[in-house]
Amino acid sequence: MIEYRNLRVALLGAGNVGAQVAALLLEHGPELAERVGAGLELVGIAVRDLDAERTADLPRELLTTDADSLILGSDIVIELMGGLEPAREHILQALNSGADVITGNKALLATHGPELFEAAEQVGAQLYYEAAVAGAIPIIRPLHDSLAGDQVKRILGIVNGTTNFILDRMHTTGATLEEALATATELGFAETDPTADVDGFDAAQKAAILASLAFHTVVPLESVHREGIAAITLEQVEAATRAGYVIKLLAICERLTDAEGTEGVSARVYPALVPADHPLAAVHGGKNAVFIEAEAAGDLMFYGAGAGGLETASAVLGDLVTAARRHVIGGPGIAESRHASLPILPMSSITTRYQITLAVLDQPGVLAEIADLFREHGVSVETLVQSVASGPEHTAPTATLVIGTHEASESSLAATVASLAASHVVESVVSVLRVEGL
Ligand SMILES: NC(=O)C1=CN([C@@H]2O[C@H](COP(=O)(O)OP(=O)(O)OC[C@H]3O[C@@H](n4cnc5c(N)ncnc54)[C@H](OP(=O)(O)O)[C@@H]3O)[C@@H](O)[C@H]2O)C=CC1
Ligand SMILES: N[C@@H](CC=O)C(=O)O
Repeated sequence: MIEYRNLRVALLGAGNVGAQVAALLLEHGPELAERVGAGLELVGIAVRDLDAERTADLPRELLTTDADSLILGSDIVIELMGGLEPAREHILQALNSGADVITGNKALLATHGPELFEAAEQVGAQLYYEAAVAGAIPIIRPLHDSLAGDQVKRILGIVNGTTNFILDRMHTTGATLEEALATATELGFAETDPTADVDGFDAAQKAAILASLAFHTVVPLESVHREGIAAITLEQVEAATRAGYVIKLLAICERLTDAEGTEGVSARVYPALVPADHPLAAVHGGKNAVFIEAEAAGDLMFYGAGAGGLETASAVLGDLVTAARRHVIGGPGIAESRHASLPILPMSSITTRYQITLAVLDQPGVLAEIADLFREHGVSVETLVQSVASGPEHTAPTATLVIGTHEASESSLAATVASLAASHVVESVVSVLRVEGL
C-alpha cells in the first residue's frame, strides 16, 4: 500500500543511457514504486533535438528542450547529458532547489566534483553517481558504504570498456585499433569524442573519482598520470602474447609511502602488461573489473559490464530507488567524506616492474654494456630474451632484446631508458611497458 505522494523525476538526456533509463522506468514503474513506497513519475526528458532517433520508444510528449523548467519542482533529477556545461549548471540548479541528483557524468565529477558535493551538502541534498565508474558494476556504493570502516590500500581496475574492447580485439582477432574502435562506437561504449577513451581521459576521470572516494581526499583530475593506448601496436600486442602477457589499460589508485617517508596517494592510468593467468587478463570485450585491496577485507574483485546503455541504466535506476527511498523515509543527506587531505604523490614516487624492448647491435660486448647501464641506475634485470633480426632495413646485424626488470622506481627507470636511448650499442628503444599484477 503506497501512501507517500508521487515523486517527480526529471531526466536530462535520452542518448545511449538516458533512453534506456526512461524506457525501464516507464516499463517497471509500478514495481519500483512498491520497492520505494512511492510512485516515481517521469515528468519529462530534456534533449537537444526533439526529432533525433532514440534507442527506445519514448512518448513524444515527455520530450522537451527546456531543461530549466523541467528541473523546477522535481524531487529527483537524473543528469545523463554528459559534458561539463550545461550539465554542471543544471545539477547546481537542481541541488539548490532541494532535489537529489543522479549522474553518470564522470567528466563533470572529476572536474567539478568538490563544487557539486559542497552544493549538495549545503542544502542537505544527495548526489548519487554509481553509473559514473564502471557502468553497471556496483563500485561506488561498496567504497562509499560497505568499506567505509576499512582502509583501502590499492585499487587496480579496468574501468574503460572501449579500450578494453579494442585491446581485446587486437589480441584475439588481430584487428587494428581503428577497426576495433569503430565497432566499439557502434556498440555504444565509446564516448561522443572517442579520444576521451583512447587517450585515457575517461579512465583518468574514473581514477580521480575512485581515488577521492577510497582515500577520503580530493584527488584532482590534473594530478592523475595518464597514458592512453593510441601508441599500442599490433606488434606489441603479439609480442606480449608470446611473452605470456596481455596488454590492458589499467587505472591504479594507491596509498603509498614515498622514498622520503611521505604518505600519500597516487592515481594513474597507463597500458600495462598483465600476466595471461591473472584474473584481469580474462576480462574481455567491453567488460570492466575492479580489484580492491583493503586492510581488513583483503582482496575484493568486482566484474561486469562497464559500458552500454542498458547496463549503465541499471546503475542509474539503483541510484533512483536509493534516492527515492530517502525521500520517503526522510532524514538528512550524508555528506561525502573528503577531508583526509593526503598529498598527491608524483609519478616519480611509484615503483613497479618494467619490460623494455630494445633494438641493439648484434656484436660482442653489447649485453655487458647494456647490463652496466641498468646497474648504474640501480635497476635490477630479472629476465632477458634475445632474438636476432635480419632484413633489408638492417644495415648491420641487429638483435631485439626484451628485458624484464625487478621492481624499480619510475625515476630510476626513466634515467635507465634515457641512457639506453643515448647508448651507441642501442639502435632504438622500441617500447617500455609497465608490468602489473605479478
Ligand atoms: N554510454 C555509456 O556506456 C556510458 C555513459 N556514461 C555517461 O553517461 C552520460 C550519458 O552518456 P550517453 O548516454 O552515452 O550520451 P549520449 O551522447 O548518447 O546522450 C546525451 C544525451 O543528452 C542530450 N543532451 C546533450 N546536451 C544537451 C543539452 N545541452 N540540452 C539538452 N539535452 C542535451 C542529448 O540530446 P539529443 O539526443 O537530442 O542530442 C542526448 O539525448 C555521460 O556523462 C557518459 O559519460 C557512463 C557510463 C557508461
Ligand atoms: N566510454 C566509456 C563508457 C562508460 O563509462 C567506456 O568505454 O567505458
